[in-house]
Parts: sequence; C-alpha cells; structure tokens
Amino acid sequence: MRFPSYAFDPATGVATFDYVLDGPDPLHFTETITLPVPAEGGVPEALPRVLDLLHVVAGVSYFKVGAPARVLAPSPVAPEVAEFFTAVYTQGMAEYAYRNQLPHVLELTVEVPGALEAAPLIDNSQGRPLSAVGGGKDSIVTLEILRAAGLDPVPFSVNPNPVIQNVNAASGLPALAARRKLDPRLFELNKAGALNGHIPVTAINSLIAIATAVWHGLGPVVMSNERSASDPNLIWNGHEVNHQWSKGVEAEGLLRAAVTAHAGLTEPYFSLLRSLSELHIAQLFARHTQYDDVVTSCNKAFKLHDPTARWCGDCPKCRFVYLAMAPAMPRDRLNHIFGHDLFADEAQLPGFLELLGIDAHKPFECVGEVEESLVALSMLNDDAPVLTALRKAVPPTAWTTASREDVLTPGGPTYVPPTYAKILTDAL
Ligand SMILES: CC(=O)N[C@H]1[C@@H](OP(=O)(O)OP(=O)(O)OC[C@H]2O[C@@H](n3ccc(=O)[nH]c3=O)[C@H](O)[C@@H]2O)O[C@H](CO)[C@@H](O)[C@@H]1O[C@H](C)C(=O)N[C@@H](C)C(=O)N[C@@H](CCC(=O)O)C(=O)O
Ligand SMILES: Nc1ncnc2c1ncn2[C@@H]1O[C@H](COP(=O)(O)OP(=O)(O)OP(=O)(O)O)[C@@H](O)[C@H]1O
Repeated sequence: MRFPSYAFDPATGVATFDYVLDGPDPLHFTETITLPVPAEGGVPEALPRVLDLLHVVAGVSYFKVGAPARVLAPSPVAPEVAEFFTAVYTQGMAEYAYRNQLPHVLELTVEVPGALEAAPLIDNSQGRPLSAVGGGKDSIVTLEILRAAGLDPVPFSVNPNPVIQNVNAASGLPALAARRKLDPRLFELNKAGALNGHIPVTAINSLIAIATAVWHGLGPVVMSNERSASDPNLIWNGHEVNHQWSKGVEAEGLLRAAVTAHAGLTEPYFSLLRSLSELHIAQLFARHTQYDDVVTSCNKAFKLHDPTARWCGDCPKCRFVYLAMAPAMPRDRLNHIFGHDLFADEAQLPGFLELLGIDAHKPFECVGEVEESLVALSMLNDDAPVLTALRKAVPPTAWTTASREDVLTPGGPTYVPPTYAKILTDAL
C-alpha cells in the first residue's frame, strides 16, 4: 500500500488524501476531509504536519480492502511517529484481522523512508479546549465539566448527524464541524464482496480534531474515552484484540507522542474521563437532565447510510448503557431517554447475560467491563422481570469479583495534565 500525495486548500478547508493498493490491477482511492475554515489567520506550520499523520492513519479504510503485506509511509518521520503508524495498522486493525483470519496483519510494520528529527515545541496548553462530541453520555459529561470550570470549551464533531446536532443545540454552545467523505469506490468494492471490517475510527476523528484545534488557535483536544476502553475483548495468536483500541490509553499515549514529535504541540490531546468507569460516567451524566431527549450512545444511530435513529433498544451498547444508567436515575426517566423498557423485555436476557460474563467473550462493542455490569446489577433492588432472572443466573462466586469501591474509584494511567486533573477531581 502506498500514499502517493495529499493536497490541502486553505481557502475551502478541503484536504484530499490519495491511496494506492498495488497489484496486477492497482486500486486508487481518494478520501476528502473538509476542515472548518477559521474567520481569520493563516495556516500555522503545525497544520500540514498534523495532516501528514492523518493521511497515513485514514488509510486504514482502504488497507482493509486487500490487507497488503507491505505498507509504505510516504515520507521520513520521527521514531515516535513510525511506532504510532505501525500500532494503528496492527493493533487498530486487530478485530478486522481476527474476524477475517488474517494473522499477517498483526505482524506487519509500517515502513518509513528514513528518520526525521522531532519538530520544535509549540506551547498550545493554555488555549480553549476543543471537546470532541459523539452524541453520547461521555462527551456530554466532559463538555459540562469543562464548562463548569470556566474553560469555555468548543464542541467539535466529524460528520455531525442529527443526534450530534441536537446534543450541541441542547448544550447551547456554538460548535465546529468537519466533514469526512470516504472514496465511493470503497462501497462498490464492499458490495462486490471485498474484505471488510472494523477500523480504529477514533484515531482518525482525533487527528481531524487536532488539525481543527491547531488551525483555529485552540488548546488541547479533550476526549471522553473511559477506563475500560483499554481492555481487550480477547487474545488471538498471542495478540490482544480490542474493538475499542484507538479509544484506549495505549493509543492515546502513542498518538500524543507522534503529534508532539511531528507537529511540536506540547499538549495535543488527552481523555479527561480516562480514570473513570462507564458506571461512574453514567452517574455524572445523570446530573444533566437537559440532554435526556437527545443523548444517544447506540452505534446503530451512526451508520453512514441511516443517520436518523436513536437508541435501537436491542444491541450490546443499548443494554450496557441502560444497565449503567439504571442505578443513577428513576426508571421512568431511564425509559424516557431510551424509549424502551429493557428490564421488562425478557428477550433481552441473553444479551444481559453476555454483559455479566455468563456467556461468550466481551462483545465487540463499546461496552464496559463485566465487573461494572455486576456492580450495576447489585445496585438495583426492584423486581423487574429481567433483573429477577439475572440475579438467579449469576453464580454466587461472580459477586466476589464485583467491588463497588473499585468500580467507582478513579484509577489507572492517564495523560490528563494537572490543571485538568484538578478540575475533574472537583467535579466528582
Ligand atoms: C456505525 C458503525 O458501527 N459502523 C461500523 C459498521 O459499518 P456499517 O457497514 O454497518 O455501516 P457504516 O458505518 O455506515 O459504514 C459503511 C461502510 O464504510 C466503511 N467505513 C466506515 C467508516 C470509516 O471510517 N471507514 C470505513 O471503511 C465500513 O467498514 C462500511 O463498510 O461495521 C463496520 C465493519 O464492517 C465498521 O467499520 C463500522 O464502524 C465505523 C468505522 C464506526 O464509526 N464505528 C464506531 C461507531 C465504533 O465502532 N466505535 C468504537 C470505537 C472504535 C475505535 O477504536 O475507534 C466504539 O465506540 O467502541
Ligand atoms: N463524530 C464524532 N466526531 C468527533 N468526535 C467523536 C465522534 N464520535 C465519537 N467521538 C468521540 O470519540 C470518543 C469515543 O466515542 P464514543 O462513541 O465512545 O463516545 P460518546 O459518544 O461520547 O459516548 P458513549 O460512549 O456514551 O457513546 C469520544 O471522546 C467522543 O466524543
């Protein structure tokens, strides 16, 4: 796979990224990303540097069509950048490799044509934070913590659909948006049966967010990735397979190091909620009723081809978030948010059992740990049909692994800078 060129037009904010999958009949692709154009100011030196990184990382959508054995990065980069590229194409593509049984994907190294020295540092730490908004509870919690601390956050989204637009409207904060258009050829190839699978979309969205923050003279990009995003779903051929890899703390550290080395930003990016469990974040979300009619964490609402839906009420993410929010709010509020009463619907039992670790591995979805689900269940004491059945099904030994204190105490490694760490602590 090669990355022949990219172009950026500051007048329109349009960047076009070219890709080639070599072979007897080479495949050419172009992805288009349109950044919001600032009202004034030129193009800072760091912007093309961030686009260099985005060019390679956004290539994963096209890589997956053929799983080429070699990936040749377009220009020399610092070692931190080379390490990040390789991690994105291996660990970021691990679920795809596992599902398609392509073990070589996990062994490849992105080849770089030489080493570059790190860029001179630019102190961006004091600017207004750009806060990535995905429409779910997590980014709402971050936005509200930053706002309450007087940091004047700027909400930002890639391809905001009606859910995200409604969340932004409920926040009352003026938001920035970028557009991302995959090469339509990809969909034709998919229809014709090409290899397909999950890609580390958060790495792509994160770099688009950093490019936007740089261009608009803003400070760090603040994400809302939780503690459990770092935990793998399973081990395959000695490699961790994590559906949420690019939301995890390892990816966060690699991305930060790559951006600092290549673009010089001292404080490019971190997740404010990294030390928190999903259950804890759900409790913080419960304080903000103004989002009840709009908040949506169900991924089915984010299909490129059907952007209108909210909670589907029948997927691992809906079940997990319903269970996580249940101890924090009255049941009628919960059912109002979801439009479904999942604890009344016994057809949901197998899915809840999966979340509780009673069946199969952690689903390939953005769901919290088994321990979080067990603790949530232990905090609910009414006799809704699903809850009664779940209590009967959980083996007595399972409860010993579920500690409310562990789940609700912040912990684990984070990259949150000290000023923001204090803001978070004050908010808990
Ligand atoms: C919304 C969703 O879950 N989509 C995944 C789904 O794609 P599907 O075909 O059902 O619908 P579309 O999303 O409309 O995609 C159409 C095709 O385009 C490809 N594609 C899409 C975005 C992209 O950046 N690159 C692409 O190549 C896609 O493969 C389709 O062929 O199943 C796909 C696997 O077959 C997934 O790749 C789609 O996932 C999206 C990239 C996506 O945005 N998913 C997030 C909701 C998601 O899973 N987030 C994770 C975080 C993962 C991470 O490490 O960043 C999470 O929340 O846990
Ligand atoms: N379209 C998007 N544009 C920009 N950032 C996004 C987008 N979608 C998700 N994100 C960000 O990526 C990270 C992971 O997304 P994820 O969907 O897990 O979070 P969320 O929508 O905030 O909350 P939830 O986990 O409840 O869905 C979050 O920081 C989120 O803000």
